[in-house]
Amino acid sequence: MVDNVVIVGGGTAGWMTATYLNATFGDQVTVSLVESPNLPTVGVGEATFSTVRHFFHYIGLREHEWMPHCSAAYKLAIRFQNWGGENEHFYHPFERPRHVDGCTLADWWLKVGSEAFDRESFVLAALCEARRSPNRAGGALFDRNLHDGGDLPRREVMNGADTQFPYAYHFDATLLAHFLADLGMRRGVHRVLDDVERVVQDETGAIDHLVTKQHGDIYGDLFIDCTGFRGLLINQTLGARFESFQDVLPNDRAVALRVPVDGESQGIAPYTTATAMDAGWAWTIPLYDRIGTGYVYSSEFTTPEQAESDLRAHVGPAADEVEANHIRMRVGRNERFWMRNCVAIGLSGGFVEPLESTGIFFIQYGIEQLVRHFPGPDRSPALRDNYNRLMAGCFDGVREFLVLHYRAARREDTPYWKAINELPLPPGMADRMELWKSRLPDSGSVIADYHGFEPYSYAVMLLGLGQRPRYPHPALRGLDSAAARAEFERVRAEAEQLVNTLPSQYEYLAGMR
Ligand SMILES: Cc1cc2nc3c(=O)[nH]c(=O)nc-3n(C[C@H](O)[C@H](O)[C@H](O)COP(=O)(O)OP(=O)(O)OC[C@H]3O[C@@H](n4cnc5c(N)ncnc54)[C@H](O)[C@@H]3O)c2cc1C
Ligand SMILES: N[C@H](Cc1c[nH]c2cc(Cl)ccc12)C(=O)O
Repeated sequence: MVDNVVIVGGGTAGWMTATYLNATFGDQVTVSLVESPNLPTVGVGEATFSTVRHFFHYIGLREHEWMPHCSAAYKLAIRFQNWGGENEHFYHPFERPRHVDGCTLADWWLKVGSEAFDRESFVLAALCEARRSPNRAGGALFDRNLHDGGDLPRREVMNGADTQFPYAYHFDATLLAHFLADLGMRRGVHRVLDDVERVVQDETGAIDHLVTKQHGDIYGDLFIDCTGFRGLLINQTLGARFESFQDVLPNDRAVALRVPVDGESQGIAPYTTATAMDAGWAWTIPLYDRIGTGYVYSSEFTTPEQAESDLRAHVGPAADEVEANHIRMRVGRNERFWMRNCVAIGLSGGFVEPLESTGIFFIQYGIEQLVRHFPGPDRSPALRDNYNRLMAGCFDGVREFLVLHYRAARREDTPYWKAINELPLPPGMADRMELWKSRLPDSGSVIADYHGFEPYSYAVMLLGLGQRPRYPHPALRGLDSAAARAEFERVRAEAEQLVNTLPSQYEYLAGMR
């Protein structure tokens, strides 16, 4: 049996893993975490999926208990700025399209749509534009048909959930890791502040123990590599092969800034913004008392100095006194995430650029699947092999979805954007893109492996970037459009009513403190 889990790494991955395993096994399994006082965490990672709420519920945390400690705010969508053309934008919201006569409003929009697809089909687009909170004063969610955050079963996991919750979070990743560390240690996680200097393998090649600088040897039954891009255990020690995605996703660098803002006077936008730039794109993530912003770019098409200068110009004078954090990104995934008695979770397992805020989603999925595949007395390799299959499929599915953002954008105004359109496509994607020229993506035409995104997200990106199928779905020919027009009108009326009755995001968050 596994009675003693040792985690190396004290970033978001390490402490999410420690608190989740502690919540799962209590005192049945000893959870220790070794983190270096000298090696920094990556220091970014501030926007999430909506499904991260299952993580917080699982470890028994409600919003008001953690959000004020992490400068957290709400995220209703990602706003894609200048991807389809200068000064154009659209939202990728946490909102499934409605259905009329068995067809989605995305299909109906192709036949009777008169405005931008996102504004006409989703109430969240209007809430974003008006910087509204998704919760009313007192915490009631704007859509009473969805979980209010209090009644999710503690053991709910993300890919078992059938609900599309309407918001996610923005938070300071460093503050969250510190908050989870305090929580974990109070609940019995054993934290060792030290550097792992050597990893000792036994005669079978499995990890026998860790040699630390000041705390001697640390033994365990299962080792979790949360050492970030270094991959100290999984890559450096066990030699896992790393499969780069850079042939299809060329961005390999980032430069980040933390810019103080006054939420009261400027308002807090409830969305992440991804702005297309000459050699990549820039993120803007509004927190309660600052914004996190950064430029993700390809080092083949610009330099760190130019990227920093372009980012500062993009942000404006508020960035003048702020120090830049330059980051090298290892883009891709391990061929195997779990080898022998070691599982890699977080950047050590794999990473893609944060265009759809997938880093913490990968961590959570990796942890949940580790619990589902947790070794038993037989230490069956079948559990490890199935874990690796699921994790590989998840990363490969996200890879395709991100490639679609670039290929559908069809920008050609800089050498970078011209080159993007000449890159190869991931296996099978060309056929799927051909299909989407005739029919919007559905569950039968997107990658089947669970990767966090539903077909509607693909439709949002294609239609937002102007890539409409050649014709509306033929099945609509025999249907009266009146009901669909009425539903579009209901969306408009509900959005207007919500904008007029919901508090601003700043107002709601300030009231939480
Ligand atoms: C530019 C950028 C933007 C991102 N934006 C987002 C986003 O918006 N949303 C999102 O979900 N994700 C995002 N991510 C991903 C996110 O940052 C990571 O998933 C998250 O921070 C987890 O990092 P980690 O814990 O795996 O690694 P790290 O944060 O790098 O932590 C590694 C830990 O290992 C420790 N360590 C290393 N070696 C040793 C050793 N020998 N001994 C002891 N300890 C050791 C370090 O001290 C550190 O504590 C982004 C990533 C990048 C690069
Ligand atoms: N699992 C879904 C993934 C998802 C749905 N809509 C969005 C929008 C953005 Cl900006 C990121 C992820 C998703 C969820 O987490 O809601």
